[in-house]
Amino acid sequence: MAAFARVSGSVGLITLQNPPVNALSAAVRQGIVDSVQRALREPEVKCVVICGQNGIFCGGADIREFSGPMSGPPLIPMIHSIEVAAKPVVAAIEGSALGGGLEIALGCHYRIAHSKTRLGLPEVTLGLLPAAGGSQRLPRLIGVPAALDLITTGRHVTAAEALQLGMVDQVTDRNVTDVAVKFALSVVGKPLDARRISMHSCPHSPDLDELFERTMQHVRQRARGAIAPVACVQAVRAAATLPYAQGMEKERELMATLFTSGQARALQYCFFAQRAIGRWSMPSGARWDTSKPRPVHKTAVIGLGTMGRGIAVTLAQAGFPVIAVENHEKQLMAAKQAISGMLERGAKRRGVTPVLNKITYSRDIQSVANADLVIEAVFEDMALKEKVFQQLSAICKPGALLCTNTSGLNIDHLASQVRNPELVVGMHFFAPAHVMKLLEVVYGPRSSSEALATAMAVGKKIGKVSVAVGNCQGFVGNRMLEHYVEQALFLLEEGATPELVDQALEEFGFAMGVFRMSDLSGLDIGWRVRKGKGLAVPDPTTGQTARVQQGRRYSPVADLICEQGRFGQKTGQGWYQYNTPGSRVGKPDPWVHNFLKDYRARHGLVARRIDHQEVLERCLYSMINEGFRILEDGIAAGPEDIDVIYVFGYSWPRHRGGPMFYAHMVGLPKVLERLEHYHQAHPDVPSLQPCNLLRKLVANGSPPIQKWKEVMKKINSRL
Ligand SMILES: CCCCCCCC/C=C\C=C\CC(=O)SCCNC(=O)CCNC(=O)[C@H](O)C(C)(C)COP(=O)(O)OP(=O)(O)OC[C@H]1O[C@@H](n2cnc3c(N)ncnc32)[C@H](O)[C@@H]1OP(=O)(O)O
Repeated sequence: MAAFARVSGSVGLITLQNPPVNALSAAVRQGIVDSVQRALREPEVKCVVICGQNGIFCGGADIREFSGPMSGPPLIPMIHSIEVAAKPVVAAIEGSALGGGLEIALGCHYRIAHSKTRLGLPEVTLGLLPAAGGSQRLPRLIGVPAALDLITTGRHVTAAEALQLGMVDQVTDRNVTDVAVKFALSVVGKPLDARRISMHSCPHSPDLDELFERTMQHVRQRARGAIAPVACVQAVRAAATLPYAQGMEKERELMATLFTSGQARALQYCFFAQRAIGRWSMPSGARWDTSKPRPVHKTAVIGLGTMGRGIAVTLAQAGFPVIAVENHEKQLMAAKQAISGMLERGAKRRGVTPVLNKITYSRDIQSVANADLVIEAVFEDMALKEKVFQQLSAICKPGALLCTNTSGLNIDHLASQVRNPELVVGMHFFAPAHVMKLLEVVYGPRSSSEALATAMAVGKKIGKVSVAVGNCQGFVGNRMLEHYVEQALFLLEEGATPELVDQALEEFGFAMGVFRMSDLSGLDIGWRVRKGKGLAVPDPTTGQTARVQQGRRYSPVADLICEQGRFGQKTGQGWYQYNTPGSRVGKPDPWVHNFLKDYRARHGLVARRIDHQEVLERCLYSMINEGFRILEDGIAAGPEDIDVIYVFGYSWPRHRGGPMFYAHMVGLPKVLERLEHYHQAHPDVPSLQPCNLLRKLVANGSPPIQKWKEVMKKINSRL
């Protein structure tokens, strides 16, 4: 709702009240409409101030309302009524003014912001555009280039930047409502027309056409198929070229298309999924709200290879003192230099002082004795990690949390090496660790809820999107990825080329297809893992790696490529060819095409035509099927956890919501039917066999994704 009060004799104060962010629910909108009418009606009221309760102006429209039938007064006429009011209306902005919240402020005649406020039109991140006049008012207020930037990216600006751009009239460090009340009284009786943004004409510049062309090109390149950024450019173009009323009509048309699109649903699902993962639970019943994290003051990182360096930087940037340990002198020196460079560059980008003194370097593992949390980041080798954990167990103070940065090794086995296995968790960072947002926090059967709570709290403090997952080979992300990569290799055997597979995946929205991505990260990494698993070993009789391993179809194509020393970008050759080692631009490689031709001939395989649809179905559905198995096994608590992992760690296109949301959008019966079809065609590929949970969800009427957990609980309790 919105409360009305008369203050300082003649100021009508309207306070938005809808915790936690004063979102514009139907009740809040009704409250505003009623309060504005009252303020205009009461002769004692000479001016109006709009503010929000609890230190936040407004987080925008109530996103939860978008999935149901809309009720209550619409925003556009409500904002219009503020703008045409005959009494001055001042927005007193603190905390955040986002989306519809900022659109209300733009309808006011004056805007005063607290210095700590952030303002923005983030609708594009929800698959929408600022459709309560925001796309038409903002360019009129701050000019087309700045409005295009803000509306197409959705970025939030500080109060200082807002003042510089002309979005707000004043910034204060004092109580913003008090300042706004005083200000409102000072403008009573002054003419208001010039303050009504919809009456301004859009600032004109001769190179507008070129600006729109350039922005549209840039936006399309970055959007990976997302439609909202394109619509945002079209809406701003309407503001720049049409009278306000016609611009509003265009804004409405564009919004109507976006509002009902699958992309908007996917992006709004992601918004809530990202918040839902913070409410973790363990199979033991322990939960985020009943488990207390331990205090963490001092941290340590063991092993300063690429991952260790990135982790140390992340911890230091978040304010943690870090003891960085590396026992090889040369490696330690190199790491020190690299870390300092990373901290300096990061600080320059953020306009702050580099925190070089947060990190203490040492060659002696004994120096971590006082740390509250230690992250082991040595080479991905179980024997080596075991040794480090045994040492840590002897050295660390009682109660210290021992974490391993591993992409898939058994957490429980490492826990068995220490005195307090309940204090061991996995922290799976993604490379580069100081850049990538995702952190899989892995609990084993013996990890305590306190240990998990502590790792999750540290993850949050260092700015990572942290997802709690159970212990299994590959955890969630890599376990699913294995099936995606496997299908891509099978498709090569059956007639596809790396570029055909990549093109299908990139058109779907991945930043890079599977082969381009493995060229970037290095083919040798996967090769080493496969060798470790006893795959990729030649048959002693034929000398060749067999196409059946451990009782199932196996493709040795990637191993054979590695045998040629083709490790991707770093060697200048992989699935693609590069002009020089280290170059990033790959071209289709005739050598690879001939190699595949020979390979097929050697194994009696007849190449067939493979289309993009098959690439997507085989690669994505097999991975989704594994996602259902992960849910069945209780490794992830819900589909949101899997989707957040894929969006933040594996460049899954956000506007498609994540693999499990995608399955929900495609329809579970269709996913099941296609998996059955492909499994029939490839009975030696177990990952194509539909898993029980998928079958059961379909048998239960394919409920929407928000209901899967309920159905899963029901199914489990019946077992
Ligand atoms: C056919 C044509 C039909 C056309 C109809 C058109 C009608 C629509 C017209 C206009 C539309 C306007 C568009 C909008 O305004 S869209 C919303 C834009 N706003 C945002 O994107 C802001 C989203 N929120 C945030 O960025 C943050 O929450 C922030 C406000 C910065 C606060 O951050 P923080 O303090 O970190 O808190 P949390 O993010 O954890 O949020 C706390 C809980 O509040 C929930 N929340 C936040 N914002 C909203 C919202 N706008 N609506 C509903 N709920 C919201 C959030 O989910 C948290 O709750 P929970 O943990 O339970 O998920």
